[in-house]
Amino acid sequence: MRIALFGTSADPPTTAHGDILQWLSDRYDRVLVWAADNPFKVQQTPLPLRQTMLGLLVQHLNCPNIEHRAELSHRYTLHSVEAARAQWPQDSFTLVVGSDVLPKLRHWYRVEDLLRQVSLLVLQRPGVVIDREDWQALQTLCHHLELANYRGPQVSSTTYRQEGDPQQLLPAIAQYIQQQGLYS
Ligand SMILES: Nc1ncnc2c1ncn2[C@@H]1O[C@H](COP(=O)(O)OP(=O)(O)OP(=O)(O)O)[C@@H](O)[C@H]1O
Ligand SMILES: O=C(O)c1ccc[n+]([C@@H]2O[C@H](COP(=O)([O-])O)[C@@H](O)[C@H]2O)c1
Repeated sequence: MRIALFGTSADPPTTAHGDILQWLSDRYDRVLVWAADNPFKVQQTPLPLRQTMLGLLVQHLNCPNIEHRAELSHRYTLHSVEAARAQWPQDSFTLVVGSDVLPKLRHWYRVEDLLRQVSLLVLQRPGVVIDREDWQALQTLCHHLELANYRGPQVSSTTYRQEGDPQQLLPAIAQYIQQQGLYS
């Protein structure tokens, strides 16, 4: 079984996260998604609220092979991957990241150990040019590295936090944000 792993800050989850999950669900047997703290980011919304929002997104997508797996949440992706491998030891795993993550990826916790255990799939992000040196450095670390034939929409959690455009979110998530008084 081919399993895609997608960790996100989900602060908040946007229509881009939904688009990515749907795209992955057409190409992998299972797509496991979780919300986690990002050790490079400060002042994130409390994790339980982000997990609730991600749950709303996954529920809305209603795809049997997209699973919200909160038990995989960890600030270090190595631990998320090891937890997934322990649960499904027979399966092969692809870690999915957007191209904006590449400059920092080689500074992730025990990145060599991480990239030994997964294939890495990179999604192109509008406005992000992949640096040749970042790519070459990753090639030496990854046993399988692939640039996806996919370009995400021009949507980001940061833009939502700064501009508050509800069009970038699922209505149920916009409503939850309003109820909880988040990002105001
Ligand atoms: N529009 C997009 N296109 C391609 N990849 C994306 C897009 N949005 C998010 N991703 C990728 O999905 C993963 C989770 O993204 P994340 O939750 O940080 O969203 P974000 O919009 O980048 O948030 P922020 O703006 O707060 O950094 C990351 O690997 C990121 O690169
Ligand atoms: O393992 C690390 O060192 C590491 C460093 C930065 C980010 N991550 C993870 O990467 C995922 C995506 O983070 P983000 O903020 O880009 O959505 C999320 O699961 C984070 O926990 C993990």
